[in-house]
Amino acid sequence: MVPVSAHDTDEQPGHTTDVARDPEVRPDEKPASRAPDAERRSGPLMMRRGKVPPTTTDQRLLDRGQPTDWLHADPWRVMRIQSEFVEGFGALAELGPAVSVFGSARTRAADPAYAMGVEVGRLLAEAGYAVITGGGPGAMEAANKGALLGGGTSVGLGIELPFETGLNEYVDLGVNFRYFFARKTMFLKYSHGFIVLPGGFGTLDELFEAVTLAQTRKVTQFPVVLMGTGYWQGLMGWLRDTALAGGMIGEDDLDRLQLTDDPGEAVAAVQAHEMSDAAAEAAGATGVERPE
Ligand SMILES: C/C(=C\CNc1ncnc2c1ncn2[C@@H]1O[C@H](COP(=O)(O)O)[C@@H](O)[C@H]1O)CO
Repeated sequence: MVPVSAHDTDEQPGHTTDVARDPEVRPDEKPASRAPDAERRSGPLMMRRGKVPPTTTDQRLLDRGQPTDWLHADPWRVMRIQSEFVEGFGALAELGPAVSVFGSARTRAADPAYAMGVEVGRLLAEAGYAVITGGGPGAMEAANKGALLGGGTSVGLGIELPFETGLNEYVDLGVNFRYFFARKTMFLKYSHGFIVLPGGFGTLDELFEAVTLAQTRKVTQFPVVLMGTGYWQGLMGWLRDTALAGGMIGEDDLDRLQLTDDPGEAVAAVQAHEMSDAAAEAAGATGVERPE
């Protein structure tokens, strides 16, 4: 008899036409042996006679002639997604206090927002924070450059895009992701605060992801500082006059966003928040976990 439980094995013992039904076994393969005394062990399984597959698991693993459609199937994608989390957690777990700086990939070096990004990166590094960016060009590059100038850890979480740009030259620790959602988890899990420079859809997406998780208390309350009053005032006005006035957000949601042009003030806001967190912890307040 063949045991019913088939955990941790890719053998398919439950079928009488098992050889043909095993997705790993090519239909043209003949059974290894149908001899009455044939027997195969595979992990916890024991197979005899017609249940013996024609090849071993190792042979199938090493066989170069197999079809490759599984490469594009969801179960395989799940493995790749899992590996992104494993690599990301492995690379960042011991980073120490870090702040994410978001901002446009299109900011040019001559733009005042670029200089602001460099200064913010530098001051964060000098204050002991690792600087995490998307690792791309523009504002991301500026913040990474500043982190390097300030003698801090300069991290880039890159993303595979159709128009490949690669990690900017100021990234010292880079992790490249295929999936936006895995990458976003890293920003949120390892950041003690967010500083947001002028940006487009990507920046807005990252900003509102952070704010939503704070609003729904999925993460510890962290500071979100918008840098560039001229750039953000329109959005802030709309949030206040339309979203808040319409009851779609609360006063405290709006208060979560701080606005400044001064890099020193932005970094001080992160530090002040850390200190109030530490004081609350000392007083025994229970925080909300960062995302697992
Ligand atoms: C557009 C160009 C390159 C894009 N390369 C990027 N590399 C890494 N991260 C990126 C890139 N583009 C967007 N991001 C992420 O979104 C935010 C910026 O998006 P925005 O729409 O430009 O505001 C940024 O924080 C990244 O995390 C070639 O110029």
